[in-house]
Amino acid sequence: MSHNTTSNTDTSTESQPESNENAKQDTAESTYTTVESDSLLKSSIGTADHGQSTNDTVPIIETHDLDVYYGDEQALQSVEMTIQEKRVTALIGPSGCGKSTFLRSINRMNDLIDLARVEGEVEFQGKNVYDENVDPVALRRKIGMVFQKPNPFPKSIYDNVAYGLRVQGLADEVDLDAAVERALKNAALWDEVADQLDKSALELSGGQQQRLCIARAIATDPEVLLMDEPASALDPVATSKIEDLIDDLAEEYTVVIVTHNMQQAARISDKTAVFLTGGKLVEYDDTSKIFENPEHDRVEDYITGKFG
Ligand SMILES: Nc1ncnc2c1ncn2[C@@H]1O[C@H](COP(=O)(O)OP(=O)(O)OP(=O)(O)O)[C@@H](O)[C@H]1O
Repeated sequence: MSHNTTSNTDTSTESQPESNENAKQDTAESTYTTVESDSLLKSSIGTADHGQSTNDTVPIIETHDLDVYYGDEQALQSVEMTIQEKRVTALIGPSGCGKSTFLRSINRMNDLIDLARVEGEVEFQGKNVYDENVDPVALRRKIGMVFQKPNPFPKSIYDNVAYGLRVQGLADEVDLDAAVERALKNAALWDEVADQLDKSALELSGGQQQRLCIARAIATDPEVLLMDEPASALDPVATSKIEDLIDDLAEEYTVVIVTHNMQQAARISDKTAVFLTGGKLVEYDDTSKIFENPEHDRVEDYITGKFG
């Protein structure tokens, strides 16, 4: 994919190993029924070239009438959105329009915010993630998350990547070594750290730490990667590496990225969703359409920098 852009969430909950929750993994895996191909709607939507033809896109996430409230304040209003598998979907819009809230509602990170209340549905592979029998911790293994500020654990590079695998029960050293190497290669970090896997992750540069967090997220083989402004704390060179990496990751994963940087959205995404004030999804289309010929005047005004 090659088009031609970049806030923050509370990362504190993410920086802690989730040992008690991770113990539920086995049970949780079974909460996901095997996805029957029939249950996935075929769609002709699509423009991009992330390894599929334009007519061969498959929905992986669908939201229906999604409302999110923080106390009395409504942050998302009736969002209907279908996210295609193995595509990069960018979420853009002015500060406070609900982009991060939307992202967090996909893998139930909003559950960790006391004030947050979610109504409506988020279907992942045809199953509502808010159903009672869905284990949110297992869900977050299938739908991993990367934050604005890199948040490696204060452990070695190797142990950061191996963490989730060990929690899942992988103990064999040869298998672990192979899985760590594969994740670091897929995160475009292996060449830089292969001979220093025992070094503390905190000694890496910011850009390397972010790629390590991506390696940690993909080590457990998720389906979807949610990224909340993953490059906004990085310098241009590190940003460019992350953008190239996102492009590669979309061959294998579905990527949903929040960015304030419209050039970045235009460069890396296949689809773009524009949220505007009040938590409304105003326009959602192929990225080229959004940036070249949007339907709504307000979207055009936002894209051209008239507000936001
Ligand atoms: N933890 C929270 N508690 C209370 N209100 C919140 C919380 N998180 C977000 N909000 C409110 O919900 C609305 C949407 O916020 P959100 O962070 O999702 O927007 P955003 O588009 O991602 O903004 P930004 O681009 O500035 O990060 C805002 O009015 C915000 O103040």
